[in-house]
Amino acid sequence: MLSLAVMDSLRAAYRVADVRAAEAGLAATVPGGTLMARAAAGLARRCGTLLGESGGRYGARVLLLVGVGDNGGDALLAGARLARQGVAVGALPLDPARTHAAGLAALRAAGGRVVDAVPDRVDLVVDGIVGLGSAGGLRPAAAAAAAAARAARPRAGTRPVVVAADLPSGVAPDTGDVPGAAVPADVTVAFGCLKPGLVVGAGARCAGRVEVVDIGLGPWLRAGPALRVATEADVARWWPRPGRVTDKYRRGVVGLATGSAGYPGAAVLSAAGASAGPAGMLRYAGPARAAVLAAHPQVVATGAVAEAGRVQAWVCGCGLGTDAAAAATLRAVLAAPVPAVLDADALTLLVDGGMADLLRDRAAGVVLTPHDGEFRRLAGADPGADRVDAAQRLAAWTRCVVLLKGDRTVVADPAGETWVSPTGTAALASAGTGDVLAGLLGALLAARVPPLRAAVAAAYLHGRAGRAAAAAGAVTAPDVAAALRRVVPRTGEPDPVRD
Ligand SMILES: NC(=O)C1=CN([C@@H]2O[C@H](COP(=O)(O)OP(=O)(O)OC[C@H]3O[C@@H](n4cnc5c(N)ncnc54)[C@H](O)[C@@H]3O)[C@@H](O)[C@H]2O)[C@@H](O)CC1
Repeated sequence: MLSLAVMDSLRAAYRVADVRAAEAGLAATVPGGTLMARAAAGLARRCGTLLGESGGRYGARVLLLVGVGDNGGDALLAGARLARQGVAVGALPLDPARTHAAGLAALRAAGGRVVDAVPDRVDLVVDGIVGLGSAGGLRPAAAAAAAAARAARPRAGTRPVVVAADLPSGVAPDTGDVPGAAVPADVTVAFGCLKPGLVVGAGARCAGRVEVVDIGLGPWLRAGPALRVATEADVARWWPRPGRVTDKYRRGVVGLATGSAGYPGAAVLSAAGASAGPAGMLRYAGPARAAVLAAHPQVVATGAVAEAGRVQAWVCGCGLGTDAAAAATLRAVLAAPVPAVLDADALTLLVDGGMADLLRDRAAGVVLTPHDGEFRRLAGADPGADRVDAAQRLAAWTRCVVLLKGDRTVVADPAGETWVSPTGTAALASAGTGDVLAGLLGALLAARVPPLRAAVAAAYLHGRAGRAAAAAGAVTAPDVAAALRRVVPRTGEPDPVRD
């Protein structure tokens, strides 16, 4: 069984400085070269299985793109292992005079060759150009070699499979920023632990499928992770389970202060999202009453927040508008002593109506759900290249949980604990899907899930629902809401005999 420290390092991402400190600590306790040997063994193993799936190892042709540091050394040592298994391995050093000497010697001793140009036929490319040492976009010569390698002819398929060692080259390890050219990988074999650049921003798109090779780093990762990656198991663990004796109030009542005469659909969609959650009852307060009741007859509807009765969490902002009535609605929600989700127009109103300061003194939790434009309005600047840092700074300033939307949604709390949802999909980039997310999040808050967990779980399940809906064709927001009901954790009935 894996130790907790190891398991944590496999689903949490650590910054370069912390990884290097851990590597130094571990390296001092093992014979020289051990860490690279472990990394190379894991990399070679994965390349071997990929070749096995596309015609076998024997006679397969592998090209190593080799930079000047230890990342290139990993590629060479992995290449040596593959060469001993009958794979034809060629290494293309980008700067031959500065190539990892021990790696090169190992490759040659195993029968691998050094080449000075990309061969015509390549089945698998190992990207060992640059890893943790990355600074800036890929240098032109490296970018040209990577592009030529991707254009080589494989024995199967249309292009070679690309496997990145530790990180796809050109991705900033700490942020996922891709400031210039980068190598898009099919698989990234990360050594020791994840790095933020593999799971957020454009870097996550470059990394393809990410797999962590355990090189023994776990116990040496002493600093807290930069962020954690949400898993199905986290969401299932956090999802509320009704006890044997419960009622709709105990399960939670969610209030929806959403929609307007102009945008009744937003209210309907927030109700659809909330209906998929664990709350026992939905109340609606606003001018889209008729539309909400027509679609969701179980909702108890009133005209205003003050008339709504008992509510355990509010969702405010989707399609609300930004007029005086909308501002009054937001004020009423902020005055209520229960958790709240502030989305869309509520975020605009916070800034334009000068209400942002109210957040800082509010005792009950608030989750803000900005996309980049809303983030800019709230924070005064774009999230920029470091989305984790951006979400953390806004969370600290507002003292709220911030759910920064993106194809890898980042969630941060005011204390700096940060998560990323790996389930995002372009299918969710369609009108109204955010209303569904806000409703689900409100239902989790009403069911007393703490705000950070509620936001992470909602983002995770929303992505899963988007993917499930996309599998059936073009995706609309109602499709996402319908799919949500199928992907939320099953709570099941307590066993009538044993419980
Ligand atoms: N330190 C350790 O204990 C371990 C390190 N390992 C490997 O070592 C790597 C880190 O090695 P290094 O610190 O030597 O650094 P890298 O090999 O990542 O980078 C080396 C050099 O690449 C050049 N470079 C930087 N940015 C570039 C760009 N955008 N385009 C082209 N070239 C660029 C720079 O000259 C830089 O010094 C890890 O990513 C991992 O692959 C693993 O073997 C595990 C153990």
